[in-house]
Amino acid sequence: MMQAANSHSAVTQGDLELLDALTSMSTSFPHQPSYASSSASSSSKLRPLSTLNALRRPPIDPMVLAASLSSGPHVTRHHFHHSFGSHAHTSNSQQMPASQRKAAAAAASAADAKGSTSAGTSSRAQQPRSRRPSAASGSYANCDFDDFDDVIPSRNAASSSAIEIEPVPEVTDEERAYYASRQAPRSVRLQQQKDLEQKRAQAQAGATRQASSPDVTAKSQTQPQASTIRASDEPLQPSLLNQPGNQASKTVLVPPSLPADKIAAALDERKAALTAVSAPTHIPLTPAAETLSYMPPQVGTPAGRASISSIVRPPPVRVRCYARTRVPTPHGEVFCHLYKNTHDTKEHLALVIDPYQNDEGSTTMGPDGRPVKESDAVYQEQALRSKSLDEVWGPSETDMERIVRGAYVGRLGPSFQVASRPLARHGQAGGKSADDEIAPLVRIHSECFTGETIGSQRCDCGEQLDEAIRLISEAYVSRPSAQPQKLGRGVIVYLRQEGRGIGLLDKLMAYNLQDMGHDTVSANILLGHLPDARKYDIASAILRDLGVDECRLLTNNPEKMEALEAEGVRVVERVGMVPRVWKFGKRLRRKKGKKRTTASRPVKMGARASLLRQISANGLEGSVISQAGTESDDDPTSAGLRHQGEDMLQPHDRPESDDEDSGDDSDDSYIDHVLRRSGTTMIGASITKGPELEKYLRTKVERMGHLLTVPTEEGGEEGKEGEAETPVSQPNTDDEGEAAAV
Ligand SMILES: Nc1nc2c(ncn2[C@@H]2O[C@H](COP(=O)(O)OP(=O)(O)OP(=O)(O)O)[C@@H](O)[C@H]2O)c(=O)[nH]1
Repeated sequence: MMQAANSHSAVTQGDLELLDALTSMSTSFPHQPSYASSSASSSSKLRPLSTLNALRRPPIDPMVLAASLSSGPHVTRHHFHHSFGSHAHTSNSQQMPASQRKAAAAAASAADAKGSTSAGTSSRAQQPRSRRPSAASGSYANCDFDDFDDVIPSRNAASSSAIEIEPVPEVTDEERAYYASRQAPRSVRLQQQKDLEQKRAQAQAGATRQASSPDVTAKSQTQPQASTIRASDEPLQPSLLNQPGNQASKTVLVPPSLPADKIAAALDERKAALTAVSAPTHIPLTPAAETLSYMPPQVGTPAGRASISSIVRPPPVRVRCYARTRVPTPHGEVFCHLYKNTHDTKEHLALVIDPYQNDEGSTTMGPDGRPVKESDAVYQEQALRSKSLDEVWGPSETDMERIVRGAYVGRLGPSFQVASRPLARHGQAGGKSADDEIAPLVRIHSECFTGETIGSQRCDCGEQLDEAIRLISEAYVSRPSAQPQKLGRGVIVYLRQEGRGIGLLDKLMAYNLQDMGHDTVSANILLGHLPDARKYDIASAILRDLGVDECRLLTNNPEKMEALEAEGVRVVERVGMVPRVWKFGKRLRRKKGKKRTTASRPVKMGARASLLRQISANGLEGSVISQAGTESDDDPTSAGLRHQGEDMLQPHDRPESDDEDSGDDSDDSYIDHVLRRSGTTMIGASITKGPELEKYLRTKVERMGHLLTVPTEEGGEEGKEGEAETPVSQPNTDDEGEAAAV
């Protein structure tokens, strides 16, 4: 404390403010009045005040501050941007102030001299001990280095003479952890700032002088365009320009009065800075700089609208679709759109299922040399196309560049490559949809590495993604007033917010807590998170970019509906997302006996070969579970089996006769794998089930307010979901053919 007191001067106003902020966390922070007050007024109806306060983050992490203060007197409140590291990480001695360099050099030579005279003493005494090795490394670790030595001369003297120090294992400077600061001492920063301001003032004065001289006036008249070029010292607004990959396009306006040579210098400076931008972030097809500043206003969050998903409200999010491509899936064709945005650096996706974009007429040319499709009224009104993708990104962008990033019409082929034009309705604010148009079916899906890749049964995410693509792709019976039959049409917004927004690392830790007895909600809380930390503002912006102002939302989660509504996307109907195991559980149990006789009996070679033949004989149509229509499709097991088998077997793997495959046990285990029902969460697969999944699903209903009915022991789950929820309609209408859903 003494040292700390000595290294700091008197208590400043900043100290008092800091103390105030740290001790008044339950109320709003003084420098966040607008966020705090607006969010409190708009969201208090939706969340209790305690939740709002919990969501509010302190501007300075008290833990970081405490760690910095406890680390020693040389770390002041101005210098908490320090971190531990090895010498290898900092070697720029230019960063060290001269006084420190001198002190470090003196310390080193003193240590050398001492080492040469005290041979035979302890190994530690022989070792040139740099008390703070970072000083020698050239980092800013010891900003108060000189003061520090002044403060503790007696301790230095004592350690060098009388006190016997226990020998400790030798640790080299390279191995030793030390403080490395990425921040210059305050005095240096203030000086730099002062220098910069002086430079600016001088430049301005020079510019005014030159501007008044007649020859410069003439020069500037011959170069009017120079005034709209760019400079480097103006602060950038948060925009797509700040996203990785876009840095190369950063542009800032130059004051019109700046002479041409200064502009050239600014451009050179900018160019040099850009070459330093790391290569992996560069995207060759990045939009031209001039057009990046553009972003259609309706893509962003409606100004002034309160969002329940963001308590401390950042500037409205803006999104841009960077690429679109066709992906064939077991459920049909999907257009995968990649989006970037102004709020995070993640690449969020939109999977668009849209029959109007990919049908028979997609490659027919009209007399005007444009695809017939383009003049189709239904296409113009209903095609789910990205406005930001279809825009021309700059005067120099070629049609081929546009086509490669996905801005094409119809189905791309070797001889059919037509760049798209923005839809007429894209130019209108809130385009009018046809009267009988049914709002597209939309699913907001959050990334789940474990569920989607390794078939985790801790959750139903893999199955949900599959089910969502299936439901959206299916033809469905529409409202009575509308056309009787429609093709599946909708969007899955795939958000990269793993583990309900807490990230994969914390989700994995949450799983460990769950193994110790917690459920998914309490595990999140123990790790310092909300039960659900997700946001839906980016999803809404993506939907709006695709022209989806209203939708039927596939979810059981009331928060998702509220969030979309708050962000300006109207939810006209909720469509339940029922876990397959709850939806088809009864039927599954009925079939269980049959299944057991097949699965538990050792598979005989002959049976196996016939099974494989059966698998190989089925065509693609039959393999797609959602489109299955035969009697055996009532049983999700056989549907899944057939599909999986087809996926995994290569023609050359298929046995010609029963005799050929005798004696190969590994093949039997493969068939056992094919026959297994649960855990098959890959796209186009079957039901996910298991005790941990059951616990997870029940937690969502019982503790997170998801709108589902938990099935009873008697198996009364079927039909109940529809009764419990209004309005709910499954686009594939369960009554007509539940079996087709698995
Ligand atoms: N934190 C945490 N996240 C989980 C856990 N299990 C799954 N998740 C994540 O939860 C997300 C899915 O959220 P859910 O609450 O299951 O479903 P939902 O999307 O909110 O609701 P629906 O729209 O009705 O499906 C995915 O991002 C998963 O990675 C868990 O135990 N802890």
